[in-house]
Amino acid sequence: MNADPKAAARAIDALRRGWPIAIAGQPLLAVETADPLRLAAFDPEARAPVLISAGRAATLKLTNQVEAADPDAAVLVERAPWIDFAAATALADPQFDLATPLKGPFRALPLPDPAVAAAAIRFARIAGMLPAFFLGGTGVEAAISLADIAAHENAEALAIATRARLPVAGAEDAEIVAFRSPHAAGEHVALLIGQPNGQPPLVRLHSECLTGDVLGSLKCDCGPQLHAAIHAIAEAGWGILLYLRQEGRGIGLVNKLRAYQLQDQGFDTVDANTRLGFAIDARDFGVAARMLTLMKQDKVRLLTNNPAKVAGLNAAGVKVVERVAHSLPPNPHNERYLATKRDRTGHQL
Ligand SMILES: Nc1nc2c(ncn2[C@@H]2O[C@H](COP(=O)(O)OP(=O)(O)OP(=O)(O)O)[C@@H](O)[C@H]2O)c(=O)[nH]1
Ligand SMILES: [Zn+2]
Repeated sequence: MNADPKAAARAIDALRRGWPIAIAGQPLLAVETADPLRLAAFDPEARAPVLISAGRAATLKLTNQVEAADPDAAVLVERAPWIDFAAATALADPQFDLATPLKGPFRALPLPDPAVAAAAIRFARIAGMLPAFFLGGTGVEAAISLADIAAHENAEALAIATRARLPVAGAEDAEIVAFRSPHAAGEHVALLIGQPNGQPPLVRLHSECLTGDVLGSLKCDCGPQLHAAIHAIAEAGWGILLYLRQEGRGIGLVNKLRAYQLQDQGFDTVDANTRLGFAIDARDFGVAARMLTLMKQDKVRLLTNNPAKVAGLNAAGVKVVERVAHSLPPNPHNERYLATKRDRTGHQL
């Protein structure tokens, strides 16, 4: 693929700093990091429409003309004279939806290029930002192509960077293997526990959860699942824990914490993601399949309750020969989260 590895890094940096970028030649200013002065410099005539995700647009009851099935589909909102910077922020950020509901009227415009719009929505998620942009303006600081974004998302670019022995609590006979891609910053790791015995390894795909893994959050089951997985693999004698840098089911830490704030307002984990404009689960388990393939494992026993992980590995060529349930006792803070996993995302709990 003809991609420039520097382009994504520069564009993510620019987005975070509130500088305009161009995707395939279309200028975009992220709403989250803009301010009235930056917006005026980008779009002096105050005409730039606002690009938001279809999920967010549906939440705002703004349009139903896009395929709800595509989480990266986008909707372009005409810049009516009353849509100033504050109103655009309210379009982008669901934080105040309940306190100050948006009234409109809104009008959706045809997308100049749906592929670029969808790439912008995906790229906001990659940058860990709200998926909302002003579209069309001047002062672009970083340019990125559709091929650069695809390269950033391409698991095939991952390679083993290094490995070392790493005794851990619960598994002294363990080795850590780190993976890197020239296109993406996140470094995934695998913890190989025990010694290969000719059987498919017992494997756990663990998605990063800073709050659960490090701080001991009781809102989810990640911390206990992580430690129970290490113990289960050690007990089985041979297996691999993959620690995937897919915080918040792929939306990043800050967006996950935004989802938590919406959960404090009463929304469940599924609706919180949708209100923010993200897919319910934005993870790509092709990353895990690539890591297993690099470690020469094409058949696994998978510790999970999530059928999407089984399907994701099978689709990427790693055969799941057995699913091993991985449920831990609930606590009063995560009961609703676990019930939502069971009732709305098909977890087999
Ligand atoms: N967006 C979002 N992510 C969350 C929330 N709670 C936990 N997470 C993330 O969900 C991921 C945890 O998922 P996993 O335990 O790997 O997988 P799972 O889909 O629950 O499936 P299992 O294999 O059955 O545990 C981590 O990346 C967490 O940060 C939430 O409310 N919102
Ligand atoms: Zn968690």
